[in-house]
Amino acid sequence: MGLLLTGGYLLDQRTGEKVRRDVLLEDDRIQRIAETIDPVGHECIAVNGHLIVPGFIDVHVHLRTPGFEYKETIATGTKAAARGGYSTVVCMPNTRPVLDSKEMIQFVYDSAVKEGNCRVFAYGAITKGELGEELTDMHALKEAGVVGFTDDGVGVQEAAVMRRAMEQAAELGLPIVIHAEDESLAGNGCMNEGEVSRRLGLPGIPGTAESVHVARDILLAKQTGAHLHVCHISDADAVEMVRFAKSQGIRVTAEVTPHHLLLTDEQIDGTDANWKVNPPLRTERDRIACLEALLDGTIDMIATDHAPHTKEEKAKPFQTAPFGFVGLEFAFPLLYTHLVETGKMSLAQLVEKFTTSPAKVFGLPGGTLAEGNPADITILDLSQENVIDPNTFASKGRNTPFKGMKVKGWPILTITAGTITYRA
Ligand SMILES: NC(=O)N[C@@H](CC(=O)O)C(=O)O
Ligand SMILES: [Zn+2]
Ligand SMILES: [Zn+2]
Repeated sequence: MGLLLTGGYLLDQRTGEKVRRDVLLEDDRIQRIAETIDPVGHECIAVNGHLIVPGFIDVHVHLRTPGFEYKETIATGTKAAARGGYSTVVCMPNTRPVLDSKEMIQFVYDSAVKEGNCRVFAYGAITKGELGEELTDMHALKEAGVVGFTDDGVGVQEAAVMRRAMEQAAELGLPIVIHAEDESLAGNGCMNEGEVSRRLGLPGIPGTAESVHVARDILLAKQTGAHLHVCHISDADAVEMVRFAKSQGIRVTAEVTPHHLLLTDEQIDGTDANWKVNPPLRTERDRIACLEALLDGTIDMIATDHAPHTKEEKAKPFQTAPFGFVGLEFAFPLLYTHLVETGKMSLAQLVEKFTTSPAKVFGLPGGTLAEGNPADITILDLSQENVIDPNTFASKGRNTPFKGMKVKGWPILTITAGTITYRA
């Protein structure tokens, strides 16, 4: 007996057209895709004309375990992921202790088996304790199953440390994933440096704090042959450098967040830390550069950088509150509404940035619907319109500037490895 999804539509990979298909899942695989499949002997789910897409993949999520379970746990973070249509997340190592050893990675993977509600992969840290000095045992981390290396939360300040990390990563065949931030330029800034920060009298983080590191690491990737992946890109010059690097055949990929695609520093009034994130919301010019780069393929994928913090932490003054937004539970409808419904990009293109592209870049399971592939599936109701309401979140975090926004195109069913993980 399999699980049969009847009466739904798939997106044709080539034309982007919606085509009527039944999809049969058996165990953890897609068994068959056809115009009609005989339901006899199967458990049926009537999809009622909704859209069947591959389960979403988010390569940038903070699950906060271990050490910050008051912000998020693997149980709550992966439940939030399933509600957002995600089958797979990759979690960040800026926990306490940092995920910088085989044992810590094993701890996260064991916890995910016990309490997880989607597939969980982890990055290992580049440096011990994310202190930027001593490299981790990257070979051991690979054996433990990491999908790449990052010190996300902080930039690796020393170029020579990054060079040695890239040499190792190139040898191991895994990507170096950068939080591009030069601390000597970022200083104690709390928002983008520019007209708005000056008007509000708040210390700024210049775009160069990001672009200088992106430039440096592109050159080091060229030198070492490592695969460089740029996290949460937000600056127009950084984007331009990724475009240049790709044109030179340097192995660089990049992700962008929903907030850097939709928001700017002009919307910040300096009173609400739910608008504080790193990298900071930048100018309209930067936002447009990110959007254009997403459309032309310079930016490969969308990642939420889901970064939960408590209400108390985010109630602090703008200068002292922690950086970060949650994003897992509404990323797709948010972007569907603002990018697809407005005609800026096609539905097929948006889905690709949530599925096929991250799977391909990081070698993750899922990402495409084909017979024999993993049964990781999301069903979308493109006409369903809801308000983004933090009170309904499964995440412990409620920190989002998108609160109260009405958006369309919500996930109504998520299946991971053949198991239903969310049903509206
Ligand atoms: N993005 C953020 O503003 N915060 C992240 C760290 C990070 O992604 O750099 C966090 O861990 O809270
Ligand atoms: Zn970061
Ligand atoms: Zn992050």
